[in-house]
Amino acid sequence: MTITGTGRISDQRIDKIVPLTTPALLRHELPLDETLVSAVVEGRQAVTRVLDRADDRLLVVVGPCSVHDPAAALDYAARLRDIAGRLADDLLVVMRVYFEKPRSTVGWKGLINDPALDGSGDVNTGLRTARSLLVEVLRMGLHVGCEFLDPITPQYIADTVAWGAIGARTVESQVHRQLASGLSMPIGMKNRSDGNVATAVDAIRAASVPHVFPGIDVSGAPAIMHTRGNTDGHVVLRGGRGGPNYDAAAVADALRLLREAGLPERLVIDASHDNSGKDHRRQPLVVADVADQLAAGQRGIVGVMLESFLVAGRQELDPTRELVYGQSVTDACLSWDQTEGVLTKLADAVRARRARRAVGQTLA
Ligand SMILES: O=C[C@H](O)[C@H](O)COP(=O)(O)O
Ligand SMILES: C=C(OP(=O)(O)O)C(=O)O
Repeated sequence: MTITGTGRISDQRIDKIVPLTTPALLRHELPLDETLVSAVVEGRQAVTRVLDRADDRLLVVVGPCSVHDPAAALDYAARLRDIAGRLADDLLVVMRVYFEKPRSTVGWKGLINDPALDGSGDVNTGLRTARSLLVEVLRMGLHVGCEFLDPITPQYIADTVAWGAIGARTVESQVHRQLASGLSMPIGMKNRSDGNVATAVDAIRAASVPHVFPGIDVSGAPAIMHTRGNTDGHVVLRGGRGGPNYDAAAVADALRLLREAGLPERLVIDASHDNSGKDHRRQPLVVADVADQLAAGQRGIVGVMLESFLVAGRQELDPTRELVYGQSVTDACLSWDQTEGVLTKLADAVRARRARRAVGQTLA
């Protein structure tokens, strides 16, 4: 549609505008039944209880860096569901089902933006594929975690999500803090990509209060959103350009920043990204250090994030070659076997922390 008289001054750099399906239509096509609604509510409540330390388990957000092949993601989900069940006394597992990739410069922006992986940008198919996969993963009995990058997409998928993230590149953005203030699930705020943690603490404070801002409603119409504020914010330490921030000293620094801001002293450690230098082989080393901190009684660490898929490492998106099934096309991931080992180690550490606390309580 052209507004009369604006032909030479508007849309000078827009190539084409394609209609987008509405959130209401997509949610009508791919609804959550009552069982799934209850599962999402229970998932969010379970995450909140871990964050509040009313539950002494460890939240583990684990899964591929990005979903590019729904079949492989479901294959992964089936394995994760089994081990999540086996370790459920110690770990609250949430599957990373990430569809939106923030890029440092340019690169594939994720399955919602480009489901065909070829730059054709069929967002309608991307949203449908993403929601359909989310519903399947919920049906399998797993909780789901996503990063929210585009301020419009939550209306299409957020009803399925138990844990959300605001990423390192957007944690300073007012738009994303406002968005977080209205999201229905707990939100992890990553430290900034240069390593600054204070910005994530600021983000938690900003998102915890009500905001008013323009958005879209479920019918897709422009709407003024009046949010209530999200009090389930927490920091995610992911390292930064200067190096990692998962060790005991970095954890103590981050907890101090939270304390000084009058916020709950709790955080999640991302074993990937700049905590591993994006080398998947370093994630188990990060986990070993975190496990030692847990076993030593550190209660400020309430969760861990892992990037893991079926096959170790990563591959380039190369249209001339067939992709390796179950291997990341964004950041390098742990293999399935490595993931099992790492999850078992974390469960052991949680048991050690629990035992230590029980002894402390007995002595007291
Ligand atoms: O998690 C994935 C990546 O780290 C993030 O999308 C940034 O990737 P890039 O620096 O390769 O663009
Ligand atoms: C992009 C991600 O992380 P970060 O924002 O920490 O780079 C991610 O977890 O996929």
